Amino acid sequence: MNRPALRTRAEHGTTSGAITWERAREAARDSAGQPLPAAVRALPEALGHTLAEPLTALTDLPPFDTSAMDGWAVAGTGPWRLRDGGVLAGGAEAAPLDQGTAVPVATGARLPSGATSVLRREHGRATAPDGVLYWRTPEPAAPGRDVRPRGQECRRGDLLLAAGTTVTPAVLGLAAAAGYDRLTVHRRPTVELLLLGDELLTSGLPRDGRVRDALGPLLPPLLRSAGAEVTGIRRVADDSWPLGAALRSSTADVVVTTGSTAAGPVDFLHHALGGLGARLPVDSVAVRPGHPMLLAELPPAADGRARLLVGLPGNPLAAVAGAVTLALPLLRRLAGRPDPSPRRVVAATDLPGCARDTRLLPVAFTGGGAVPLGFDGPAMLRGLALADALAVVPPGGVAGGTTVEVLELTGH
Ligand SMILES: Nc1nc2c(c(=O)[nH]1)N[C@H]1C(S)=C(S)[C@@H](COP(=O)(O)OP(=O)(O)OC[C@H]3O[C@@H](n4cnc5c(N)ncnc54)[C@H](O)[C@@H]3O)O[C@H]1N2
Ligand code: MOO
Repeated sequence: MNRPALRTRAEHGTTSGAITWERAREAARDSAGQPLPAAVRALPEALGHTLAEPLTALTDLPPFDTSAMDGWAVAGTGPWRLRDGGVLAGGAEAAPLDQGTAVPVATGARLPSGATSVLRREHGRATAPDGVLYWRTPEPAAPGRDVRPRGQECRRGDLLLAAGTTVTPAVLGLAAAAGYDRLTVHRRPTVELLLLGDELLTSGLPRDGRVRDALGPLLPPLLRSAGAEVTGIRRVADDSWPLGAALRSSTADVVVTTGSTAAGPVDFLHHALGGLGARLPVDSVAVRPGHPMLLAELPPAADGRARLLVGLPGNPLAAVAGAVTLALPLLRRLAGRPDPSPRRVVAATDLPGCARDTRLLPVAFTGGGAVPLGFDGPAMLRGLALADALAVVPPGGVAGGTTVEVLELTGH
């Protein structure tokens, strides 16, 4: 095995100094540049993408005056003479309703013109021989009652959703209701995950000095929550050659590596990036945990596409810190999504900080505000698994009763 001696970052020729946490996030967005180009996708394939164009209604919704209940469409105040037949949802347009008459209708049926309201089935009583409909409730049939008027939800041309909206199941349903068969969405950034560390096991109990890989299960859903399509997970041996070969051969828009960011005897990432001639806009960040995270611009793909690399530290909580600092802002920008609006909450107690670095601290939201959860060492996930968010604790800490920015993590 080609093991380099323990080296410092300066010896790899990549020293640029730790930059602030805020600047690191901006650098990640800047490296992403513009969102990836737009493409047209059939509705089912658009899920998880981001709208590249505003979604405007192609029709009024509802598209016609509609009965909101099963019962009778009535014209006037009643009692009403019952007309033969009935109006079902999806049926042909019924003949106009004369004043003083009624016709049975189903929920969702298009109302005949002349109908002034709908009388629910449980509020009316139809007498068989004379065909007269009476109301059983004290209230008269107020005009418009239990009618969904045409255009109640939107008019054709109304803006329903802005560009940049994530296509969720509800967005697919709304788009279909509003007349869409296809959506124009940004291409999703593809991500290949390279897991480094010969000590990592993929099943069973830790044994023989080896530990379970926590990041293979954790990272893909977290990265997808920012719009990424995770196209592959590769386990790469702790050696310079396999890592360099994996970086050269990956066709993903963004390569995310875990481990090998620091200065240990098998920390080959800087070495491999140096061999590729990669530029490092971020090479360590003044944040704990996650300090040695990095961002690199890889040589372009064969088709000319830009390729980026986010190097996450191997310690699991440090890797999550690296993901929220560099990977998620970068992926959101490529996917065409705005960053979530900054959220601040009151700290229920003092939140201890570092002297000079930002600290990302797992917290739970309680009635009194954010409380730290403990078990927040760089190698631990126990606090994070209970957390509602990571608090962004500025250098020096946050006093109880004052506010702190929080980053909420989602994943699917
Ligand atoms: N002499 C120094 N040592 C270290 C420094 C330093 O500045 N000088 N930085 C420390 C900090 S801070 C961090 S964070 C870690 C970063 O380490 P690496 O990114 O090089 O990661 P590894 O050495 O490969 O692994 C560290 C640790 O994490 C475990 N690991 C790795 N991958 C996984 C995974 N997928 N699932 C679970 N656990 C994982 C690995 O077994 C190690 O225990 O370096 C400090 N050291
Ligand atoms: O800052 Mo490291 O990232 O201590 O875990």
